[in-house]
Amino acid sequence: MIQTKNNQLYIEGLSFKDLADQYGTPLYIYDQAALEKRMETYYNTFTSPLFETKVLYASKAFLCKAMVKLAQKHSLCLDVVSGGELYIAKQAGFNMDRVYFHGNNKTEAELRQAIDYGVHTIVLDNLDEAKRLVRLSQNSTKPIHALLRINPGIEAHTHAYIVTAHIDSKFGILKSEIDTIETIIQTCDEADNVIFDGFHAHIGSQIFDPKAFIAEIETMAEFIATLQKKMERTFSVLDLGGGFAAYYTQEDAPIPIETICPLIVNTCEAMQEKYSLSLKEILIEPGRSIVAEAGYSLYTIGSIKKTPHKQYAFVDGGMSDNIRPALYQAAYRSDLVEKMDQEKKETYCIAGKCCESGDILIERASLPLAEENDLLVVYTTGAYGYSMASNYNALCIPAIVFVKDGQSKLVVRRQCFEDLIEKDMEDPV
Ligand SMILES: Cc1ncc(COP(=O)(O)O)c(C=O)c1O
Ligand SMILES: N[C@@H](CCCC[NH3+])C(=O)O
Repeated sequence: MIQTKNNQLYIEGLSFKDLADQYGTPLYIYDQAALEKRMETYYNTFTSPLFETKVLYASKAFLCKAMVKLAQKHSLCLDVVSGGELYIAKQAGFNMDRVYFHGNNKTEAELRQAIDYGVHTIVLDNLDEAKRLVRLSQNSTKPIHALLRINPGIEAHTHAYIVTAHIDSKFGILKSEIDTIETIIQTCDEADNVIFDGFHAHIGSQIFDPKAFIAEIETMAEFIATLQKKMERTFSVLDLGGGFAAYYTQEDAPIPIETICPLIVNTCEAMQEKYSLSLKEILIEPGRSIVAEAGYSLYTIGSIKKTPHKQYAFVDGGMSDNIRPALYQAAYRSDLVEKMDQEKKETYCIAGKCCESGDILIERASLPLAEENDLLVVYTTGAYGYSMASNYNALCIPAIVFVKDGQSKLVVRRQCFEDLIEKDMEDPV
């Protein structure tokens, strides 16, 4: 929880200033209590008398061993999309029987790794992949479950780069491609070691409108009913993906978890009846909405510089620790953590230190008069910040600190210069 006292900003009883002194900046800070509360709320509100329910944390939003352990503690399942994510989950001791492996182009090595680790489900994207899985599963000692990602063709209103269900999306198979879909299902059904359970869809990210999710469920239910009849076969699992929005700025009104979960469940129950479906299990995959608001980025301001039309405040990080403003024009709020009671009468363009004009974190931030060495917090950076961080300009990726009940824990150390050359091998001269 965030609090202001005597001009200073606190998180879980610790001042941001003390955290900066102890761990340095730039720094990713997570409110562990907030993370846990949101996981708990998903787990407790996504329940149904008719279906088994599972909440899969979409680990691409923010992944490190500490986060995996929290997901496990709160009985969530895990959505991974690469061998690397899968490896981190395994190293953190996550129960592999609760892992779902997504991705539009899982390599042979990744599928082998998933089979070796004993993951629960592979979410298939296409026919080539289905054949690859069937071939590789032949040597497996236990059967592996499969879902097929369907593109339901729902256009959710979000940034073009993060919609995933437009007609030419690279993800999944368009629901009208019935022949291919049937071939994929038959390919799995004929295999000894693959159990085809049902379907997955995901319509995009940072979605505010509950109607988009209702449309997704209705479309998927109608699709499943058609296929059920055509193939004379039932399907037991429907995975509806993630995409639930987070609060970044005053413009945003995300749907509360307590509202969206029952709405999804009720719509699924109604569709089961309407179309005489045989679903036994429904799944959702929230990523951003679990972690975004629990995360904060803390920077030190270096220089302030005026240009003819702007006033810049330069920070010691930038697009290397948060690519979202540059990539999606994402907007953020900020504060000077030691000037919380001062009037915000200045406007600054918050720019990072990368060698790119587009390295702007906030185009117009209203702040009190800023000076060298002031600490700046950017709110809601918990999703797709660390997970999309890079070493551009050989900047070191910041440390991650979890805070709870007045205690802080360093869960990921700051990269150091030695890390930057660790992989370098042979000398060419
Ligand atoms: C298949 C799948 N599931 C879940 C997610 C998580 O999305 P979000 O972080 O918006 O909840 C994504 C990312 O958009 C995704 O592609
Ligand atoms: N990386 C995106 C979301 C993509 C979600 C994955 N399909 C973001 O930062 O908003």
